[in-house]
Amino acid sequence: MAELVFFAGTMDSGKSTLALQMDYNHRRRGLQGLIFSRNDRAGTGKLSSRLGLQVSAVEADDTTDFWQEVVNRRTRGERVDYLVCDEAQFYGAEQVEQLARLVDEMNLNVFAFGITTDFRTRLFPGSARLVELADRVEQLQVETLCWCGRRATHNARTIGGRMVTEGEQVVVGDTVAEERAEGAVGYEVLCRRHHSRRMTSASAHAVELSPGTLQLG
Ligand SMILES: Nc1ncnc2c1ncn2[C@@H]1O[C@H](COP(=O)(O)OP(=O)(O)O)[C@@H](O)[C@H]1O
Ligand SMILES: Cc1cn([C@H]2C[C@H](O)[C@@H](COP(=O)(O)O)O2)c(=O)[nH]c1=O
Repeated sequence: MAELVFFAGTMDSGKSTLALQMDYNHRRRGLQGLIFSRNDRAGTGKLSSRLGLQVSAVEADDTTDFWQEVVNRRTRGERVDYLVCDEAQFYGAEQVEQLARLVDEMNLNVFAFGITTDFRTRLFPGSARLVELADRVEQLQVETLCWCGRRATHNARTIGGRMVTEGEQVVVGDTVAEERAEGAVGYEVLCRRHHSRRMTSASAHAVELSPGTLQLG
């Protein structure tokens, strides 16, 4: 029985790595899938993992109709046995409905990967619809950690290491500070407590360094 599965996790929790592994394992068994992504950090038409693997993907945008994509390919004689859909938080609600229809009417497995909430802790439209429609929502098993050692559950947007709470919902960026230009938007995963206190590793470090400051932990 085909399924729509939503693999959800914070940024940097291994979603793209798992997406590549799922594709690999299915291909090894002679199946042929289609890989979609949207706004991958590595560029248009890419699915990339921080572990260094990268493959070509079909770039989804607002005009993509997943149902039609599969119909067109099958009409041309292409085999499509499953879909891998990365950065699914950026998909529209209707597009997620198309994915569910592919599962139910064409018996395709659809594996979707994404972060559930944005830098303001609000659900992304694609993730909200996936939570509503998926047969299963799987939390990534690799736990990401807040600087305090607790499990990271939230994604903070940072500029110069400081958490920001204003801005567009979608700004492509990375959690790896070393590769970021000064002043560029970055991200850091935090536990809820430190997200609500707007306390990133940089601001915690600054508090630690200033003598006489009350520790907030
Ligand atoms: N140098 C490294 N050595 C070992 N594991 C790494 C390294 N760099 C990244 N990773 C692993 O890759 C994960 C991020 O994978 P990725 O698929 O890019 O995440 P996501 O798509 O969820 O943002 C990290 O949580 C970590 O487990
Ligand atoms: C929290 C948050 C993230 N994004 C962007 C930043 C990255 O480009 C992707 C997430 O990619 P990953 O593979 O899960 O690391 O989403 C955003 O646009 N808005 C946000 O609020």
